[in-house]
Amino acid sequence: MAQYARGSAVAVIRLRNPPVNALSLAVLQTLEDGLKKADADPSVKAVMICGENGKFSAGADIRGFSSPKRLGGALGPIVSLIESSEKPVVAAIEGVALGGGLEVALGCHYRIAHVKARMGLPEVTIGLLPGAEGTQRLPRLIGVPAALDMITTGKHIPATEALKLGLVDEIVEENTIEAAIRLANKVIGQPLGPRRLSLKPVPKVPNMEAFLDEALVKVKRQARGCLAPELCFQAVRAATQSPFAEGVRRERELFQVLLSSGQAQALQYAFFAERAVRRWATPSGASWSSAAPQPVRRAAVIGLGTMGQGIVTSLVKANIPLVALEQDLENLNKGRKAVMLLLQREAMKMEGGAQILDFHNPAHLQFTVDFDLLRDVDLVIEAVFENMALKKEIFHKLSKICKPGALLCTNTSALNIDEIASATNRPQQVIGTHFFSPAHVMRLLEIIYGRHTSPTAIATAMQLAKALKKVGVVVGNCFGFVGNRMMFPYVQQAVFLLEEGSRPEAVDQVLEDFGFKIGPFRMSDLAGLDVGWRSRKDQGLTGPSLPAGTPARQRHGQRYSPLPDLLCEQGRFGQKTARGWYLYEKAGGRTATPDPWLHNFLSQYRDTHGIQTRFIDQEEILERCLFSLINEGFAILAEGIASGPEHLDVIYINGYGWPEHRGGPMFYASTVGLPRVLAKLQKYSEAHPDVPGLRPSAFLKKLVAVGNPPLKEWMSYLSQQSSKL
Ligand SMILES: CCCCCCCCCCCCC[C@H](O)CC(=O)SCCNC(=O)CCNC(=O)[C@H](O)C(C)(C)COP(=O)(O)OP(=O)(O)OC[C@H]1O[C@@H](n2cnc3c(N)ncnc32)[C@H](O)[C@@H]1OP(=O)(O)O
Ligand SMILES: NC(=O)c1ccc[n+]([C@@H]2O[C@H](COP(=O)([O-])OP(=O)(O)OC[C@H]3O[C@@H](n4cnc5c(N)ncnc54)[C@H](O)[C@@H]3O)[C@@H](O)[C@H]2O)c1
Repeated sequence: MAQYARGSAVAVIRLRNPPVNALSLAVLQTLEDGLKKADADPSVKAVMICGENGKFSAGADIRGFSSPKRLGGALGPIVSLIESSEKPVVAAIEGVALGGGLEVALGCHYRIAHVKARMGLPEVTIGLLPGAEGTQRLPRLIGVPAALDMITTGKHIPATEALKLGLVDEIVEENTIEAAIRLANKVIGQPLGPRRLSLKPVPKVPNMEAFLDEALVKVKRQARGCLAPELCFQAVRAATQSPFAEGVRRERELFQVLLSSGQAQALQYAFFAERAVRRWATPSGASWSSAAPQPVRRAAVIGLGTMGQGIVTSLVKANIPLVALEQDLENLNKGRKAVMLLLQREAMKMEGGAQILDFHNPAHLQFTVDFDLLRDVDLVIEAVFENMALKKEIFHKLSKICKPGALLCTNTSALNIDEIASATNRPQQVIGTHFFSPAHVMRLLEIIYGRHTSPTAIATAMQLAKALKKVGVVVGNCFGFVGNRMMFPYVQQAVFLLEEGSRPEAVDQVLEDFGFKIGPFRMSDLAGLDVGWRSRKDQGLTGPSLPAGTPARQRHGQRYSPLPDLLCEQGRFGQKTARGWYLYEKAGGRTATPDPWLHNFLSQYRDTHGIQTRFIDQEEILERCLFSLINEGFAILAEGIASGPEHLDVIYINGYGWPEHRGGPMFYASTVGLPRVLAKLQKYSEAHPDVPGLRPSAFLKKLVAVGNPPLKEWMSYLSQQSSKL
């Protein structure tokens, strides 16, 4: 609701819809009523619009887009109504003014903001464009380049930047509402024409067409198949080409296209999924609502390799004092140098930089090889080599040294949390915190509870994720947890496709066209082929422990491809050795070129193993890779490893480069239709009976049998007993 109050010459309209004052139909109705009342009341000389509880408004109520006609009809005309008022209207912006919230403020004649407020038009991030005339007013106010940047990226800008851009007239450090009322009183009687943005011309840019052409190329490159950025661009371009009313018509048309595109639905699903996973629960009944986190005043990171360096950087950025520990001085110095470099780069990106991060102060960041310095930390994150014996040795040591309440976290990618916990005297305080590389950049934190992990430990890890500005997703303990477990069949299919006739560049192209940031082979070259090789050797799948006489392409009666092992045996570890699935310009190079050596190697391999080369089309590549990954997702749900499909989707979007506009793998499956996913898996499974990853999961079959219910109902078809946890 909005609330109307009139105590003086300035009427106050307060947008009120906790927690973020989203503009629902009810809010819009009272806003409209308030404006009309103020207009009709001769004692009212000016109007001030503000929000409730220190927030202006987060924009249109996203849940209302399921009834677009009613919402769509309402907001644009109300913004026009504000602008056309004969009495000055001032927006008092506190907290956030986003999307439709900022569009309301743009309709006002004056905008005053608190110094800590943030503003933006983030519609593009939920698959839309600003649909309440924002694409036409913003360029008129701050110019085309700045408006285009804000609208096509959806970024939030701080009030200080908004002031520099001319988006707000004033910023204040004290009471914004009082300042806005003062401003409203001051401007009573002043001409409003120059304050009406719809009447202003769009400021000229030298060679506008060339500027726009170049901007479009950039927008398209960054969009990777997502429609909204390009349509946002088109709406802004309309502002440069047509009068205001015409531009508004174009904006509405484009908004309608996006609303019915399916991508908007996927992105809005992803928005709410990310928030839903914060309300974690485990099959044993522990949950976010009853568990309280412990404070983390001081932390420690063990191992300063690839992951440890990023984790330390993340903790420093979150202002958590910490100790960083290595096994010896040589590795410590190497790690320290790398961490300092990362922190310097991060500081350069931040306003206030190095002073804010304060990483030169040993009270904030201390490097050591001495485990004794870990006595008083509240939380330890272990990031040493992926080796069970080493991890157990470290955890045993930690349980002897660390204070009783300290939480012991492991960054293992796949190992058994319970086995690691068994080396300690406090298994209830052992938990997996699986960061993704680069750890200071990637948003995902997979949080893995073991058999004995306490609800407090889970709550503390979730709180840590929040402090690090990451998305924490709580999952159960199994080999590879959720993300990597679903990744195994996907990568396996990609390699099988090479055996059967495809090439790395063909497979990568199909998956990158689908929207993945990077295809499986380029990803494998980036991560290093040796990582998986070591793990397969540890599992006895290759290397000296492989029993003599094991068939080259079979393990435990299932199909196995030795191709990645053979590449490693040739010293082809990917980017680090300048050779892997592709060729690179130098060791550590980033430019992947298809490698004739590899093509030749693949043909010889097929000849050796009597594999008939066949042409594999894009559809088969996509379906075998994606549907096997999705199939594993259904198995994970059935086992109770994750509490819902949203968890899997949030993991894939934030940790594995899954295109957000496709909503995550499980949402994607729901859009393809489960009967189709099942039919395809059945077809591929019949063709490859020795590949368990293609055998449809029982849960998928059940969902199809009960009539392909909507995603939000899937979990209701699982019986309690099916959970293996
Ligand atoms: C026939 C005619 C048709 C023609 C059509 C033509 C024209 C149509 C015109 C339509 C009008 C368009 C208007 C406008 O341009 C469109 C919009 O405004 S879309 C919304 C844009 N805003 C956003 O995307 C902001 C989203 N929110 C956030 O980024 C964050 O929530 C936040 C505001 C920065 C706050 O962050 P936090 O403090 O971390 O808090 P949470 O994120 O956890 O949020 C708390 C709680 O609030 C819920 N929520 C947040 N924003 C919204 C919202 N806009 N609508 C609904 N709900 C929202 C969030 O989900 C949390 O709740 P929970 O999920 O946990 O229950
Ligand atoms: N690299 C990735 O992409 C990635 C992603 C997620 C998780 N992980 C996991 O993170 C962990 C670390 O991986 P990484 O890639 O950073 O490895 P890495 O080889 O780059 O670094 C490991 C570091 O641990 C140090 N170390 C070894 N023994 C130690 C000891 N006893 N005490 C202190 N330090 C010791 C080593 O000196 C080395 O610097 C592994 O469990 C891995 O599976 C890796």
